[in-house]
Amino acid sequence: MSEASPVAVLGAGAWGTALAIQAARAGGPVTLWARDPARAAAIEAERVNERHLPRAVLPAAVRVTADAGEALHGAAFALLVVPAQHLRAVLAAMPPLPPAVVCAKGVERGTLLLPLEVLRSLRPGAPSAVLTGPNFAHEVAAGLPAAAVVAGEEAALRDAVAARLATAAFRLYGGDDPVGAQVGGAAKNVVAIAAGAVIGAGLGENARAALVTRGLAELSRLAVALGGRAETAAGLSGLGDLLLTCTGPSSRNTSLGIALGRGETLAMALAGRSSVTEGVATAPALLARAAAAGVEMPICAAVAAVLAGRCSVAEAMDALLARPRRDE
Ligand SMILES: NC(=O)c1ccc[n+]([C@@H]2O[C@H](COP(=O)([O-])OP(=O)(O)OC[C@H]3O[C@@H](n4cnc5c(N)ncnc54)[C@H](O)[C@@H]3O)[C@@H](O)[C@H]2O)c1
Ligand SMILES: O=P(O)(O)OC[C@H](O)CO
Repeated sequence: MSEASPVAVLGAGAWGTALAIQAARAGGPVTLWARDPARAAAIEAERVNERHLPRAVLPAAVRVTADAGEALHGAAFALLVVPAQHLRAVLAAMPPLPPAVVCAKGVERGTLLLPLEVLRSLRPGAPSAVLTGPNFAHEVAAGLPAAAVVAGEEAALRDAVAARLATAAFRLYGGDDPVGAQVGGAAKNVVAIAAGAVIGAGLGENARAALVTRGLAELSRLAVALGGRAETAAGLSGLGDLLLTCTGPSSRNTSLGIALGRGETLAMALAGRSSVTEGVATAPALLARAAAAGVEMPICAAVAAVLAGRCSVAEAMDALLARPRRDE
């Protein structure tokens, strides 16, 4: 795989569009697959994804298509940038894939699988990796400095992906713990809802710092229970993404939490959103996966309870504070 190899990006949301721009900036042709033919044609003609990433212009090296076969033709690898709850359906309708890199952050409802596990359940034995970390799409698209991790068992694949996508401003680290990296990416979306909720409810920044720190402890425990490593949780995919996602309303998960904290119902908070807020579907799925692994995740449980309308943010916080005292 050379640095100028063609790359296919499947999914033309904000992150898929930003990654297509980044892959073109790094050099070489890119095809961006959008599932809606009309939208694909509009992005291709206007060179802007008005719906999901309105301020970023697509370089000439990016071709947009709704034809998956055309998008994948000759690609050295594919970036799968479809939301976690839609990954299975999109993959099921895809022709054979080249090596694939999953970029979604979540846990699938029902099966309780992480995104790479979904891919492997449909395409057993396919070379695969994950790309994750603290990355807001609009900043990566703008070429602002950022770092992420490409994690997978196959060193050759993760090195090739990192070499093909990296630029001076986009620093890619390799990692051999895709489980730990995915647990971080999925759980940070849930913890971000908690972080936003306490801010929205006026419970203060001390409360947010406590939740984010103890949220890191929760995701670290789950990563280890699922076969990952605790130090992965302290890296870009865990602590790094918590720092980015939990600190302000630029995050969709945090902004949803803020709305819930202000007293909105989930339906009110989601109304009018055209972008995905992964923590909503992931919270109960993550909790069920943790329970099956014998791991307690009280903060994620509190988020799931608030999302389900079983308690208010203040009540959830009171319940967390009333838990038996323990050592850190
Ligand atoms: N936006 C970011 O800054 C960012 C950064 C890193 C990772 N991610 C992750 O990338 C993934 C994609 O998020 P995004 O921000 O690009 O999405 P988005 O909110 O910008 O767009 C929604 C996407 O979902 C797709 N979609 C909606 N309904 C669908 C369906 N029924 N079947 C198939 N696809 C459907 C849309 O086509 C679109 O691509 C998520 O897992 C997210 O957590 C996002
Ligand atoms: O806007 P969010 O909360 O979906 O977060 C986007 C990215 O995952 C941040 O790394």
